[in-house]
Amino acid sequence: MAERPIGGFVLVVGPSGAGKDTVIAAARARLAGDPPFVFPRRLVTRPPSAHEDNAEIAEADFSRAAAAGAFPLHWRVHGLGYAIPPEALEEAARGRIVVCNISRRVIEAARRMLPGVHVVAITAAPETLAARLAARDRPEDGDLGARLARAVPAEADATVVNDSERSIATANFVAILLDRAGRR
Ligand SMILES: Nc1ncnc2c1ncn2[C@@H]1O[C@H](COP(=O)(O)OP(=O)(O)OP(=O)(O)O)[C@@H](O)[C@H]1O
Ligand SMILES: O=P(O)(O)OC[C@H]1O[C@H](OP(=O)(O)O)[C@H](O)[C@@H]1O
Repeated sequence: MAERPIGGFVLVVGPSGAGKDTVIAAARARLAGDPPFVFPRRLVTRPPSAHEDNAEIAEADFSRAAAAGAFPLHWRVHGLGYAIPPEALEEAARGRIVVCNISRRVIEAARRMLPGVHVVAITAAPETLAARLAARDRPEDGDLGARLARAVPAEADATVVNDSERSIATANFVAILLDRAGRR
């Protein structure tokens, strides 16, 4: 009998500036064209930018869809709405590994509502976070002090320390993804 594919979600969490988007983007480039892995565009109530190629959703549409239970997972933080798109759930059901960045506040909900959840925390020292956010200089970030002050407990299944070269954190994260796909 053929083995069932092991689909599920690898959800990336961590404080602002830890490098979640950076590590996900590098892994995506590394795994381009590798069939088990999907990197969905999140739905966010802000336009896409050089930092994230998200799909933009209007605030009213976000509220309506959230109330109707149309998102596999959604959350609000920094005055914005974020959601995992419905197609991501279909991809996981087809046996693919869906890789996405979420809020630390919805880890428990994700474990309840999504199949095959594996949470990966990206970390860096507090002074590194502060230096990175200052250098990133993203206008929509608002008050950097408030971003840095968001200390949210995060129960993760694995941790990737992103305190040195990006390539090291990327290699560690890619190893986790390959492992989830049964490729190690
Ligand atoms: N290993 C690294 N060395 C140097 N700079 C890094 C490293 N990793 C990420 N950065 C830089 O730090 C900044 C923050 O990274 P990134 O935007 O990926 O963080 P994030 O965790 O997604 O933050 P947020 O939650 O605010 O979106 C970016 O400008 C990025 O280029
Ligand atoms: O873990 P906490 O701090 O709750 O939230 C993390 C959320 O904030 C960040 O937003 P942005 O992409 O910087 O706007 C992440 O993408 C994630 O959605």
